[in-house]
Amino acid sequence: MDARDEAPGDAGEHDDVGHGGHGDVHEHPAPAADRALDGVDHVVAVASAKGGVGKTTVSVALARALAADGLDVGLFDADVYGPNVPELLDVEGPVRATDDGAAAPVERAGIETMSVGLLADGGPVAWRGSMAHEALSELLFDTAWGHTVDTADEAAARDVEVDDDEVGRLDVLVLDVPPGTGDIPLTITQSVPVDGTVLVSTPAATALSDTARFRELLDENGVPTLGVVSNMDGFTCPTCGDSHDLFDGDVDAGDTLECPVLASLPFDADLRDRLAVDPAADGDDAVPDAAREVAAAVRERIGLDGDDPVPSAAVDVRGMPERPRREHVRAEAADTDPGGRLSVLDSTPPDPLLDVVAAGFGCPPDALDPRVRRHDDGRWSLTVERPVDGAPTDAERAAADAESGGPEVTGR
Ligand SMILES: Nc1ncnc2c1ncn2[C@@H]1O[C@H](COP(=O)(O)OP(=O)(O)OP(=O)(O)O)[C@@H](O)[C@H]1O
Repeated sequence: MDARDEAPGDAGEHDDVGHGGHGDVHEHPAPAADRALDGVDHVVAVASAKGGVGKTTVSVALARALAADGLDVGLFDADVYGPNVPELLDVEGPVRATDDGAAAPVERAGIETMSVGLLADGGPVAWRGSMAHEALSELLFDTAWGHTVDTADEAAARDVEVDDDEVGRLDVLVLDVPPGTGDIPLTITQSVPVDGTVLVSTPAATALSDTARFRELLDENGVPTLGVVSNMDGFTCPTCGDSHDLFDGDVDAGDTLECPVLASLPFDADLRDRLAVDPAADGDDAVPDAAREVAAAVRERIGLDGDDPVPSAAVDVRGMPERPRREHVRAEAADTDPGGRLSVLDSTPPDPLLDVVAAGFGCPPDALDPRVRRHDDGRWSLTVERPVDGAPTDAERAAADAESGGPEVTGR
């Protein structure tokens, strides 16, 4: 059976032969991401715990939104079992070689792309397990990112000389990772220095709980999660205009996954057609607003929005055990003056600490406007302003207690 004949959603079956479940992942300590990707400044992985939830759609939408922002963008289709990116970007092989013999990415709509689909000529892909991973890694690392080679027609269309190869750098490379929670998606995200992962899930309870397990695996393996895109999140009937939930159960993706919801994308039957690149009109009108929101959040979180130094007074909790770090952050938050700012420095995305900061401020988390940044050296910071009308600081409370002769006893 060709791997593509397997049932959608049974993504775990795409794992290495004989390594189907979560537990096996830990028996294969993946290689550290110690190999830089030439020509690429930042790498963002788009991953899902299940197949068919819209990962490729989100990858293409994100790449198009980033390109529409004027960035140099690449999109690597690592989905060996369903390489759909070429179809959406309307590109096809053959892949040309640069003068150095590396594979030149194919460019369309300002996005440089490489995909097994460009090599496999639409035929079935029957790689399994480690074979697929090795071939994909080789393709990813052997692609001359930032270096496009035009045919005569393409050169004419772009008004450049045919032998005038363009060599540059990518600001960001989006990785469309194969679905599932097994070895391949994990090792793909580990074998390159990924700045962060965008998770894609439907708001269905089962999809979210699978995604939560996948997020844990990413955490355990040091792959940062930037947030989640909640896809097919509601449907508005074009006839009556009523909104409907498509899935049972009203589950909050952010709560379940303990990460920010970067955007919600409703079910939209025309989305694929709108996103697919029309060679006759390569404008960026097709980019949905939700994709622009995801792009803005990604840019901010991976530090693409310019020079952003670590706040000098940041509370450094790197390396602290979980409980003391939470107590420390809570105490610092309680000590922050209303209107004042608290910054926390961590080695992983510090989003889970927002609840702790809110508890210290004495306000609900959604009253806060957190700013999360990944700095160039890989550190993360969370900066939050304490609302002026929040609870009193510990110091104010102590002063008030002293004035009134001690804390009020509340009779319990
Ligand atoms: N928000 C949406 N509204 C309507 N259709 C959507 C939406 N998101 C994705 N789809 C459709 O769902 C199908 C699966 O989407 P997509 O290929 O992006 O999923 P995937 O997770 O990448 O799948 P695979 O596991 O095969 O890689 C496609 O036909 C796509 O057009």
